[in-house]
Amino acid sequence: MICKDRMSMGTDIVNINRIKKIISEKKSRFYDKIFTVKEIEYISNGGHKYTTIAGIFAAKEAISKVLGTGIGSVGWKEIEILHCASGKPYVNLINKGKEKLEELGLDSIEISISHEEDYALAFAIGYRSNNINIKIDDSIKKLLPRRSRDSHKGTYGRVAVIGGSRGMVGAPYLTSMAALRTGTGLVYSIVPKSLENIMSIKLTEVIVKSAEDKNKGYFTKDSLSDILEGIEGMDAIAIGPGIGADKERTYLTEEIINNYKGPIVIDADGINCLSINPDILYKRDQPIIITPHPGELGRFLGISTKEIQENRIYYSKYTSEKYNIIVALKGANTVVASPKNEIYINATGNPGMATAGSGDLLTGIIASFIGQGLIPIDAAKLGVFCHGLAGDLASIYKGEHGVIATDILENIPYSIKKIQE
Ligand SMILES: NC(=O)C1=CN([C@@H]2O[C@H](COP(=O)(O)OP(=O)(O)OC[C@H]3O[C@@H](n4cnc5c(N)ncnc54)[C@H](OP(=O)(O)O)[C@@H]3O)[C@@H](O)[C@H]2O)[C@@H](O)CC1
Ligand SMILES: Nc1ncnc2c1ncn2[C@@H]1O[C@H](COP(=O)(O)OP(=O)(O)O)[C@@H](O)[C@H]1O
Ligand SMILES: [Mg+2]
Repeated sequence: MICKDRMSMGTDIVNINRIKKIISEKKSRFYDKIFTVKEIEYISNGGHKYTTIAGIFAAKEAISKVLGTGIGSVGWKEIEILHCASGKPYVNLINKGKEKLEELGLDSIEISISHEEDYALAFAIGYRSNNINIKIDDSIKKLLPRRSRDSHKGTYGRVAVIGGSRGMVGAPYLTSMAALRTGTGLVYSIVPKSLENIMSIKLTEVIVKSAEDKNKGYFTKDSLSDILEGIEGMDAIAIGPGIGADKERTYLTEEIINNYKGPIVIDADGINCLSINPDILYKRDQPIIITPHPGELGRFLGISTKEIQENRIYYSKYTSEKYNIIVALKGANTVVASPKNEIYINATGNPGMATAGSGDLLTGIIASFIGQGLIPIDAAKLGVFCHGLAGDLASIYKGEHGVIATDILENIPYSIKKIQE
């Protein structure tokens, strides 16, 4: 079985007198067997020092341990120790050495060599970097908000996430954290009052606000005034993750849509609530982005999930045009549609993202980009790309079976860095 670990180590210690003895008895056979032409050249330029020879010898042994083979199935000359101009040693693997490294899923090996009196010692670490082979189009790269030197947290937007109910605090937690990890300066999580304490414990950097819930554990119509107060002055809000859906939450969702004068990202139960009376969208002139999975879009349009899945582009466009909103229809190859007839089909992401909470992250990412000043269609395009790439990076380490939403969350910064490169 191949152990696809993140890193692998090896070390070796060599008695310099042993090397001295071998060289005095059979130098050329020893050189021929162990060292490559370039290594011999280096040893020779250095005056055939025993310490150098023993160090290179130890490094090869240490690397063979990183590869998990020992010297044998990977030969001495398939592990080459070269030196930078500064004298720092580095590894060049050849043929079977290279194959073994790839088989282990490692990208590179670092070595360090030392010696003192009778002994030379080498230490090697093979590691897997966060690298992913993806060509990122300039049209995506250029969307990424810049951060200026002379800036502060207020520069990068205020985003409020309205979500949660008893048993579903994870959803707004993930959405809020995703907004923060995407670069928003100030994120507020507005939850039903009876969940305030648990959210405050879970969230360190996010500001927690609560709305009266009469101890029910979910938003009720009594929550409205606190929520409206809480979203005042926000650059963008997200509503829906984990709120549950009933008459009262439908009333709340509608009132928020009617009253809040900025861009709103609506997800999950927010979409379910909206589906009761979607015509309220016609009264609104501020941007709305909905991020349904196929089940949610099916509910919204009153058709089956299967019908949606068979006509993903059609229904994304249809919904976008009919209600004058931006639609990000999730699933493999998320479709983003705008009322201006723009269509974007996302290429990042993988089946490892089919795990609870991964969609909640996307809501936070898109809201964050809007809060940082992107126009909503750009925020949606960049958001789905960045979210999928975070999922791809997470699956490098965790594999598609083991990825959970927290892994994707932790990879949002690396995804953004990758887009920036
Ligand atoms: N930790 C927490 O607090 C979490 C809380 N969460 C919160 O839970 C609430 C309920 O949301 P939910 O999405 O789990 O349930 P729901 O709307 O009934 O959808 C399931 C239906 O949709 C379908 N379907 C979905 N994707 C599909 C696809 N790609 N392709 C095709 N079909 C697809 C699927 O169809 P199936 O294949 O099962 O027939 C099924 O019928 C919500 O508020 C959310 O925020 C979650 O975010 C998780 C973490
Ligand atoms: N097979 C897949 N390939 C790519 N992305 C996927 C796949 N399955 C799910 N995803 C992504 O994972 C997320 C799931 O969202 P959602 O169903 O709302 O989950 P949750 O409500 O549990 O957060 C979406 O962004 C979707 O595009
Ligand atoms: Mg969801």
